[in-house]
Amino acid sequence: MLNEQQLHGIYVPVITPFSQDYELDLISYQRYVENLLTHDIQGLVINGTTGEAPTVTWEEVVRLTGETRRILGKRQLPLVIGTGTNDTVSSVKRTEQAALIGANAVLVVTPYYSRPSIEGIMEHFRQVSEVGIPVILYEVPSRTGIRLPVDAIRRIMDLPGVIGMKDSTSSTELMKELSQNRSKPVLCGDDIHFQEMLYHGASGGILASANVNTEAYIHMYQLAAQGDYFRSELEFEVLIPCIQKLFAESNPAPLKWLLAKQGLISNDTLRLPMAPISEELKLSFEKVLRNLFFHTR
Ligand SMILES: O=C(O)C1=N[C@H](C(=O)O)C[C@H](O)C1
Repeated sequence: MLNEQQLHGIYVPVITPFSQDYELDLISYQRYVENLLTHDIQGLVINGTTGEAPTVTWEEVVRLTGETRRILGKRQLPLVIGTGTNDTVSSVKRTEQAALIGANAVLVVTPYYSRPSIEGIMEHFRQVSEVGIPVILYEVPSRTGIRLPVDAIRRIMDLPGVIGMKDSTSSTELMKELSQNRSKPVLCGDDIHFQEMLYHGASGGILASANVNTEAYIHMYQLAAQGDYFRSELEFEVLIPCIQKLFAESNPAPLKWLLAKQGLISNDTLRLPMAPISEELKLSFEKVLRNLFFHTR
């Protein structure tokens, strides 16, 4: 099981490759994950936003997890599985099953869409955290439509089964406040602000953009962890144009296109309503790519 001390460094949220007829493409998945494993990443996240959680069935998550464990073999790399939904009963059930299929922790998003009260949200996290597998709170107001008050974040983080948080609020104030008060570790989930969040106390990141230029992310993180924020920032600046393109249209559409272009997955199919990126973005990507060095095999 994952503990607080292991919640640092670069966690990579994996995509879910599909064949052109929208089935799981496990051949591409193996090639893609094996490439990621050539880097010294801290862990993998399955069934996040990047993994297209809204359109991937739980049975497919189980298959992807089994496949990931098979590819990892004896390698002990933390596996985090997204189990949060906007239904407490299903989130608890998925969390129980994630523990059984070998997850080291689960990522649980703030329950979206139904706009529950803070007490309802607290109870949601209390029930999920009592399953017995470490929980990482995932706060992403731009996607959930809810912004948790700091107070509620603290109460959730204080639950014994919660080991930390993935923060995609873009708020340096929140990051400062949580880290200054010695809260549990906070991983940044807001790629463009990653370096700034490290400076303000983030312990690492869960970053879709670290699927490309993975080595560069690991290095700039290590510099920050050693206190060399100046060099870390210089190295991060090189990554910014690519991050901007990766989020110019909804993640993971640009990322899938890029991974397909690199030959790591066979195509950039997404399940509707997600659709491939525009021709305009493809063209503008080309310019950025010329300046980037891809650390892939
Ligand atoms: O899947 C994830 O984990 C991430 N999702 C975020 C999003 O698409 O909103 C971005 C972040 O890089 C990681």
